[in-house]
Amino acid sequence: MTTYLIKGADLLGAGRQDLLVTDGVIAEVGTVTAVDATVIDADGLVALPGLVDLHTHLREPGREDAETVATGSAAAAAGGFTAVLAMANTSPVTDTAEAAERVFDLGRSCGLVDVQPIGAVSKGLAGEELAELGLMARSRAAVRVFSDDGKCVHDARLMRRALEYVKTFGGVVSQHAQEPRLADSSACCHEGELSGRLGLPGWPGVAEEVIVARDVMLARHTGSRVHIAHVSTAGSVEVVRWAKSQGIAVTAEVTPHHLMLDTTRLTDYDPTFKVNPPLRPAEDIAELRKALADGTIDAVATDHAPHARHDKEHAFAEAAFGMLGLEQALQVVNTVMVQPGLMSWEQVAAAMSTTPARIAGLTGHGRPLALGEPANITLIDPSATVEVDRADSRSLSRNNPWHDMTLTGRVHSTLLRGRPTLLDQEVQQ
Ligand SMILES: NC(=O)N[C@@H](CC(=O)O)C(=O)O
Ligand SMILES: [Zn+2]
Ligand SMILES: [Zn+2]
Repeated sequence: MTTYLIKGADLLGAGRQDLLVTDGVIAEVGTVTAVDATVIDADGLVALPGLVDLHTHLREPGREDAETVATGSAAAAAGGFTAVLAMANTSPVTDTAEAAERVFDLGRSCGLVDVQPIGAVSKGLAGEELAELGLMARSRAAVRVFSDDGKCVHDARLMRRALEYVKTFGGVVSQHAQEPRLADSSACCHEGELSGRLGLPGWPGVAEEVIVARDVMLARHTGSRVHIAHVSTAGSVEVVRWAKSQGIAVTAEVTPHHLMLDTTRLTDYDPTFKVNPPLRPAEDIAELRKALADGTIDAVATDHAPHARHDKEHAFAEAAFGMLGLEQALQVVNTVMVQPGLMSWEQVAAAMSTTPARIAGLTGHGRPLALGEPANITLIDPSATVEVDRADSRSLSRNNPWHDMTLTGRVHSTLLRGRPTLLDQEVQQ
């Protein structure tokens, strides 16, 4: 295995340091000279522990026209990720041990990022019967995160049972919080003054908030862990803040798009901006940023949701929900949080690596960049400005909401257990 010498990276608290990487681990930190190693010049780059995404849609099996494990893994490596949690809403659904092992193995054979399957809460995401949670947990894939994402576990009784079950092996339920009775099936955006003006049916923020409120109470009752996927409203933040103050075991994630893009993007009826939960008003965005900065929101997760052209390029009301996220996530966080001084790089390391790894129980990720630790490393040039072009994406899909926008920061290299998966912006297949 090649030995790499990362020269002069900004190592957060420790200032400028060299990192010697050999046999998959960090073998030396400090001033390293005269070794037989391939040098990665990291002058001006910030070194972060490899990023971990709690919420990725890889679409394989079933929708390989939108994304495959291979293309999604390449997008992940390009975005600085060393591990992604793959959502269960594939076809077939990841609701058995065999299905989970298949996704796990596909990820390992690609080798660009550790793909950790998320198991469905209910069989077929139908919301009726619990899936084989225990078998998935005991499988080779060692599933710890369960979600019906795309759908809400709206039956309170099923949610209670799921929380009780995952508690027995230290798992967590990641909830797509959306009360179906408050979110009409024809709704396609945030319900508010703008949706009225645009003539688009919307659903209100409270559809999310009532489920967040219910689920933190179920977490308290069961003594189990609940994770709130893609939190998007100020009201949800309020509930999570209160629940944490009560010692309830709740964690929450926010997406890059909900941190940056507001409802005004919808004025051209561009279906690229159709997503679930919907883009929200600027006041919600301000609260989400504050909550991420003060730790009420624990993690940034992409909800990378690739869609093929024939599903996405329709009139707004008919287009599929979802947008890409893996390649721009760190740039967006840099642009809207770090550069304006709302967040330090230490906090970014926590929100995009350490904490998501802990939530998902991934012990080999989210480790400090220190002697003897696995060499999962992301190098970012924090001051480069980049004009995003959706044609450059490593994803198979082109529903990139940052197309034509200028973002600050460029992921330079990613190392997975000492092997570069991205080197000077080139994915290393
Ligand atoms: N976020 C989305 O708009 N879509 C996701 C499902 C989901 O995350 O709820 C998808 O699978 O396409
Ligand atoms: Zn969702
Ligand atoms: Zn999702």
